[in-house]
Amino acid sequence: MGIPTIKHVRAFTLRGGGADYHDQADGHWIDDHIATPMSKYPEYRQSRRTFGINVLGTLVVEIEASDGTVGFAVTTGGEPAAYIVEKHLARFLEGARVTDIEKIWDQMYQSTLYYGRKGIVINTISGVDLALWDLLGKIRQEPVHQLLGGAVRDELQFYATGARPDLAQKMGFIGGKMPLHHGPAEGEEGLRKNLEELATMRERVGPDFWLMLDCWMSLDLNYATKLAVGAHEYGLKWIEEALPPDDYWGYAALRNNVPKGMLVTTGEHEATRWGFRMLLEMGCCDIIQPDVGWCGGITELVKISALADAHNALVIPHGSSVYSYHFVATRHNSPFAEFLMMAPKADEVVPMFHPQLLGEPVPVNGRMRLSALDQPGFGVTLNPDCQLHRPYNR
Ligand SMILES: C[C@H](O)[C@H](O)CC(=O)C(=O)O
Ligand SMILES: [Mg+2]
Repeated sequence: MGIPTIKHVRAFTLRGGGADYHDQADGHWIDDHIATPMSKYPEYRQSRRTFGINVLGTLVVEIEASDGTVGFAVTTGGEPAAYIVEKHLARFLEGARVTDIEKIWDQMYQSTLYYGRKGIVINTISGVDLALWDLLGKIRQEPVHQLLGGAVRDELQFYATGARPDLAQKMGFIGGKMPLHHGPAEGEEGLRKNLEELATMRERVGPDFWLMLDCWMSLDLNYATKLAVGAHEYGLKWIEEALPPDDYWGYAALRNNVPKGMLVTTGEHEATRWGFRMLLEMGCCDIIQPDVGWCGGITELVKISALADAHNALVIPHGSSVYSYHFVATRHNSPFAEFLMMAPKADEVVPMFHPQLLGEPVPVNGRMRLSALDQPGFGVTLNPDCQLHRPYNR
């Protein structure tokens, strides 16, 4: 029997959490006065949704093969991404063999260079790429981690991101990453409050539990340096995404400025091997954090990861649920993974892309057995209760 070909590509949008994990209702820790590049405007300081952090929503890409098998993936991108899939990228898939993943990636990337390279276009390419891997896994009846060359460990270990590292510790995670709440516009008082929050959390979790701060691109070099120096006495393990993603020079300087032993991490808003090459060659960070749904998908992440390995940098993907789990299982330089606490009070473990996927595994005692990832493809299905909308039906 020949290799199946791709018959049809469809793009849908979906609201309410899931792959656009900032698309949450009122009262969620993820939208509670978190420092951002927009915090200098007081009217956009309290809620990230006020400046439009959830404006895109989720993109669902579905790819149907000639043998009737359907692969799919979700990422952030919503309606503009659906337009790009249906009006532009679908032409490179329909009629191609399901194994043509490398060629399709190249055609998607090269053909969008004149308006793409990063941001929503790469999110979209990532979504298509992940759906292709899901399809291939389903056709071959193998989980994606096996298609990638096989797992290097039987169990994944997780740190938790959320407002309550103290609760994450009780749930068995190896560390807790908190959002930074006050940016430079809130002055010395804000800096003091940031350090007090860290000190309180250190008090609660004891000396050995990892504590990290996620600054979501909100700081400048001077503030980030002061924060890192002040946080050292509370054993801050890493300072994350302190500066805007384009400030490679600032990151290189920050890495020199932080106290010895403290790590600098970034990359969740970086994309492709070329973006990560800048971070790695300029010595910007110790850990890169590509988001599998935003950096170019699995096809590109394999290349990014090899580059990082040669620079002695760890690859700890940002969020991205099953797409990250299947990848992390296969890499020596990804010794642990992130789990984003999506419960509104960060007080229980719920699937990261809840409610959009069914069969989405979660860590138990901060760990996940490889056997939780043994279903074909990425091992998840779309929740039929979620309302799909196809804005650019062909
Ligand atoms: C908590 C952060 O502001 C953001 O919402 C998530 C993130 O950057 C991360 O998980 O890393
Ligand atoms: Mg982050």
